[in-house]
Amino acid sequence: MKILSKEQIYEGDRLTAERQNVSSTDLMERAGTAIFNWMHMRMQGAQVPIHVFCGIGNNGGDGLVLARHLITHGYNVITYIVNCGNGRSKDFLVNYDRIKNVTKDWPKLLTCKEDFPEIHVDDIIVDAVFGIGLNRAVDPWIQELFVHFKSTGAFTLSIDIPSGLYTDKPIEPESSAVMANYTLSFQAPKLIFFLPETAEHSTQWEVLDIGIDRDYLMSTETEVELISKHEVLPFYKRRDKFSHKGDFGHGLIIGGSKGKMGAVVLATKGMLSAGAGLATAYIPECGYTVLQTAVPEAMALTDDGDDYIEDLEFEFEPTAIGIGVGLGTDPKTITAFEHFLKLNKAPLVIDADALNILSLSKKLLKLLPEGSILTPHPKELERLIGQWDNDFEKLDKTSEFSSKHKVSVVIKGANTITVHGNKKYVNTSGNPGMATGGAGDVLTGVITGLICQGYPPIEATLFGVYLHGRSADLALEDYGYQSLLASHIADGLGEAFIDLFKQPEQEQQQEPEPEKEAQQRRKAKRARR
Ligand SMILES: NC(=O)C1=CN([C@@H]2O[C@H](COP(=O)(O)OP(=O)(O)OC[C@H]3O[C@@H](n4cnc5c(N)ncnc54)[C@H](O)[C@@H]3O)[C@@H](O)[C@H]2O)[C@@H](O)CC1
Ligand SMILES: [K+]
Repeated sequence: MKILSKEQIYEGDRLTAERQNVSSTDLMERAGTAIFNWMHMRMQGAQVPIHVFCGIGNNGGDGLVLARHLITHGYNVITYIVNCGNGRSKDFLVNYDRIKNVTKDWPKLLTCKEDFPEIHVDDIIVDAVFGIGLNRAVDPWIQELFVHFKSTGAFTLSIDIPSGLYTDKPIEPESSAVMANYTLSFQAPKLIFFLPETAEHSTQWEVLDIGIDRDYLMSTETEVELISKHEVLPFYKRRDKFSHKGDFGHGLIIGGSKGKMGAVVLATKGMLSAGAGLATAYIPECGYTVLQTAVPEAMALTDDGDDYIEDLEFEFEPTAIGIGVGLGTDPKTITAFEHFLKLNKAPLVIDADALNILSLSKKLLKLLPEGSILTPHPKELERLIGQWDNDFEKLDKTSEFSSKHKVSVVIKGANTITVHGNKKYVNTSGNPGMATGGAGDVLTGVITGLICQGYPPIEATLFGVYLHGRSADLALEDYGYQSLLASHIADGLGEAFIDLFKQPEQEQQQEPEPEKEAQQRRKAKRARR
């Protein structure tokens, strides 16, 4: 799913009005009605007080449309205008008139703190103060209003985005934006729903279709894309009946040092589970028995070094190489790594200590083959690209790094983001159970295993990141967040592949709720027994 920029959203609105021969007021009517339908379906006329706070732009206009429909359907509605300036938008004014036609309780004007209404914890707040048009710091009294929302403990539903958040830059201070319980966003989710600094403002979200022109949505190239089953399914390569292991590549995992051999075991398992035809692990001597015992399907090549890799020489041409897991940063390993990079021709997936070595010796970046995949967690990323002040700067710097060195960078974390030049791909699978040692090693193996089978590196990465997270989501059913281990992710990869062809994608994108999903699956499983 595409994540449009603010400018693209405005352009989509404009083109839709033009091509469908509707006015912007009609579009606002659609938007407000979509929100109303969503609420009406869930509330079924319940008389809970609903406080609708409207700004004076089009987001406020959406709020007025919603309030009008709620009123005409007999809901208990109190409407407020957060009077934050003079520039009332045309469609706001149209709907300001329309609401006055359906009720004698005209919207209450709020201009300062003293006007704040009392809100009970069981009431509902609808936040239609600012949408994507926020273009300057929020007035202190309105910031206080947002704090007031939160202090009431009432359920807060934000329209389009939580008010006070910019779509393309950070906010300061944090309290200047609404903390929504739920956000109903028009047509496409916003990038801020996925970034660590802003995601908590909209923990749950959903996209409502307001009929933006299909051609425009299809043909518009966006900088950011959301990756879910729908996006990765077309990557899937079917297996021919007469295929043999030679068709699926020979992957090599290079890594390991004394006490860190498990990392290689996990990566090798991940690579095999992703479908590599043959797997070899290149490890220091001390890892030989560990590897051969833990992964009987894999071959082992040992380095001359006992406890860590010192030479890094082998005599076959792997289809793809995953390097760095458990590698260590001994000076001899660093020299061997440099030597290896000078000779290597295979596509690379670079992780963990191989990334740390690159950070220590940045000149080595020049030796990376074009299209290499780097899979840093945030600390490793910081060593590579330097510090950042906020999530937007982090993405910009990573894009710059990616373009400069012609590599793709997988920023691991909740909503892993793969940066490929100017493009950013936000993954939707995965859960906090993955915050466990070794999960990243498995990912390195999975991506390497997919490249082995002929997936272009960027597709292998997006697909691998998705499958890895999905495997962890499915494993929650048996292990929950706390007991999920990296090896469960490798073991469950098959289920993630099978799951690609199960149940159609949900119509509306929603923040995945793996714990809830796992509960439902557990229930279904019990019922089957
Ligand atoms: N453009 C369209 O046709 C549609 C727009 N929609 C809604 O319109 C929203 C965007 O509307 P707008 O562009 O009017 O902008 P908003 O309503 O998001 O922005 C607030 C308005 O207040 C002003 N403003 C910005 N920052 C401010 C601040 N800190 N303090 C006080 N005033 C400030 C802006 O100049 C703008 O006029 C979307 O988020 C969505 O909710 C929907 O109705 C769907 C159709
Ligand atoms: K809003």
